[in-house]
Amino acid sequence: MSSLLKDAKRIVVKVGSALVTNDGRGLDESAIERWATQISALRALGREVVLVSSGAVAEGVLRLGWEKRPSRLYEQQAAAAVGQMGLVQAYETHFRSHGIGTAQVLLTHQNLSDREQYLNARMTLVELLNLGIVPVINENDTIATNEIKVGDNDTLGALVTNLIEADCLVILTDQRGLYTADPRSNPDAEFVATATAGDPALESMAGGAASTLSKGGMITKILAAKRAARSGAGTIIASGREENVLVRLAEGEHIGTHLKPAASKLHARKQWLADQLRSAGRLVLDDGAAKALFERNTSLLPVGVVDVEGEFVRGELVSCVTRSGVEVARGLVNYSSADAKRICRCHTEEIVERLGMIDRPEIVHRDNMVLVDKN
Ligand SMILES: Nc1ncnc2c1ncn2[C@@H]1O[C@H](COP(=O)(O)OP(=O)(O)O)[C@@H](O)[C@H]1O
Ligand SMILES: N[C@@H](CCC(=O)OP(=O)(O)O)C(=O)O
Repeated sequence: MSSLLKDAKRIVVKVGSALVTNDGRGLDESAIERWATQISALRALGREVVLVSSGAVAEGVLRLGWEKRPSRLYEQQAAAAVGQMGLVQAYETHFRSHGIGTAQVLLTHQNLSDREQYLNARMTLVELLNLGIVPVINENDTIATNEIKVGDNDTLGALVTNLIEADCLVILTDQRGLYTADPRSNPDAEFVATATAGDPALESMAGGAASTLSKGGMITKILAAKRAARSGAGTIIASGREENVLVRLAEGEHIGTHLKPAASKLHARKQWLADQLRSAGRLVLDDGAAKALFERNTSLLPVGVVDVEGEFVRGELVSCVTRSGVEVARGLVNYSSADAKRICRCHTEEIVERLGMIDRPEIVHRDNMVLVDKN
């Protein structure tokens, strides 16, 4: 099988603490320089890349002159705050030498579970990618108490993959990939080159973290692949010590463990939509629009919408109903309720007149819509 990265346009790359630090003793500048060079090469190939990088605590521990990673949460948080400065400074410097700007994005679990913050984070990240910037993401360790923590950057990488609907998550670590058992304690363990993300057999192969520096181990990588597959993304777990690994993967070489999603991106998105119980508002359709959705599987245009109910922001889930209130479809809306109200019954060319701009001609795109079963 050729690499899952070969045709991936939008990519999330996660590098673990071991790969950006000198065995946990501060940042490895030359390693960061190599990541910046490889990711710049991916950008030159037309790929969009979001980087999830660990290393803040390790760098903070060094800068504070401490012997080892502290056990108290507030000390770890202080170390993360100090170390994050060095981490983003190093990325900014090395990407800048390739003419690429970076942006720091610090997230917590809470940001991603709150609908409005989730949508804002998504729009900001997509905008940064449009601007040619490489977002450098880490957990906001300084404010993340146990209750609101993602906890490890493998999971954070998967959440970001879902958030921006990336095509592929690449988790780079200190092992070649997944083995049938932890290779550090089982010399007979066999390498797994390809598998399906979410296969329960993988979970029993994977163990925890090897060092005090890292958080997750292999199990969080396997669970991250399962989560990434929910939005149709494949996951590659590979060694970050492999020469030019990202570029070779993008060129189609099969390096590391490739975990394929069971469903395509479009199918996964439609399944996710179908599973959502709560919609933020309703678009009332005329008969022609309702018929077009069902018979021709078209997108919904503003001209077919006669009324807008409820308050919603762009990107939220709305219900599409007939005049008599029967739900025919649900989908992610391209306009806020305020704008939707102003453009209902409008032909495409009138949208600019009403709003001063046109974002998308359709109010709900067919790829972001599921029809509700007529029975
Ligand atoms: N089945 C397995 N296959 C490969 N590595 C495993 C497995 N089970 C546990 N591990 C351990 O997971 C470690 C990688 O995870 P971790 O130390 O958290 O790295 P990172 O900092 O890159 O996230 C490996 O060094 C290895 O010892
Ligand atoms: N947010 C922490 C990283 C936590 C983490 O998941 O580490 P790792 O298992 O090495 O990816 C830091 O920057 O130190």
